[in-house]
Amino acid sequence: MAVGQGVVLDVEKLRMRYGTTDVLHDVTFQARHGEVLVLLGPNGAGKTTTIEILEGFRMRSAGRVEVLGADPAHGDEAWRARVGVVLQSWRDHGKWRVRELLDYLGAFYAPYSTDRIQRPWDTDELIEAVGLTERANARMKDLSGGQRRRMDVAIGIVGRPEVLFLDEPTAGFDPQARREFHDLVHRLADDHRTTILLTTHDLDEAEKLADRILILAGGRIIADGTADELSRRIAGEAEVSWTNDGQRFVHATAESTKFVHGLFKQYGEAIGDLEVRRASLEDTYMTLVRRFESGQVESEVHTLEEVGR
Ligand SMILES: Nc1ncnc2c1ncn2[C@@H]1O[C@H](COP(=O)(O)OP(=O)(O)OP(=O)(O)O)[C@@H](O)[C@H]1O
Repeated sequence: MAVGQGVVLDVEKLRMRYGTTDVLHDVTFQARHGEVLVLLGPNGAGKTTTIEILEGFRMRSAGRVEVLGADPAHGDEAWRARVGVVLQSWRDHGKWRVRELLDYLGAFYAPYSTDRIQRPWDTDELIEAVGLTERANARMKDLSGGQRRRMDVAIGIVGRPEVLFLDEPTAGFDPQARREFHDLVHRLADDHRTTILLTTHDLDEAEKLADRILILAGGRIIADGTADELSRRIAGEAEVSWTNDGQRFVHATAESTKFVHGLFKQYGEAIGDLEVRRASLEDTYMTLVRRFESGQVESEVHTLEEVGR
């Protein structure tokens, strides 16, 4: 990707040190307009640290970081108005009612409206978008945990941000809330061209949402690519299973189409219950993290974009 072509997040050799411990080592990645990046990694890998540096909440030790063309460490009010943040921990506004709080917070964004982006988001439309219409007049302290989390998302997007950071946004969501949130993320990215960086421990969610997945382990990016690219690179083999005259067979092959063709040629209609299973994102993730933890991955750290060229 050539720098400057719609690049919204540009991170190069980012390092972070707490005391004498390095927790981020040369983290490098970019994201374009409308791209959804999912940051995965074990507990303590450095995801929150990375996201907080990009949000401008934490000062990095070294490296270059640009968000919407500015260094987050020196972002002014106008820059902040274009950035949305959904934090991992919830800030208390117990006595406020849902609609009231969003009206209040939204008003801060009005001066930053442009011809292209009307700020803030219409409060009732926003409340509907996050599925809180029936709770619009409820006080924050009376919301359930999942409803508060929906409210966190609403607060994060009330200013119609061009870039949105979400740290574990769906923790505590029920399956319906999760699905609605996924629809919202797709809408923000597709209709509003919002660039989104989110962290999650839910690999299904990562697969559903991500245009690109970054895997962080021990403060290093150990993989960067689409879910498909990751799975093809890590596990070239697919598992083919079938029955023949009631007996079950399983075979691992790098050329599943050819193998299945041969199977039918040889056995025809005796073949039943055919399944071809590629490595899931979970298989891929576990393989990569284990390889990293056993020290095998150091020399492999490069982006899949580079591999594909
Ligand atoms: N303020 C701090 N001072 C010292 N060390 C810190 C501080 N904040 C985080 N760390 C350490 O930095 C490392 C990365 O933490 P971080 O919270 O970024 O990880 P994470 O990937 O977000 O983890 P999780 O999945 O558990 O949320 C951890 O080893 C953590 O203990």
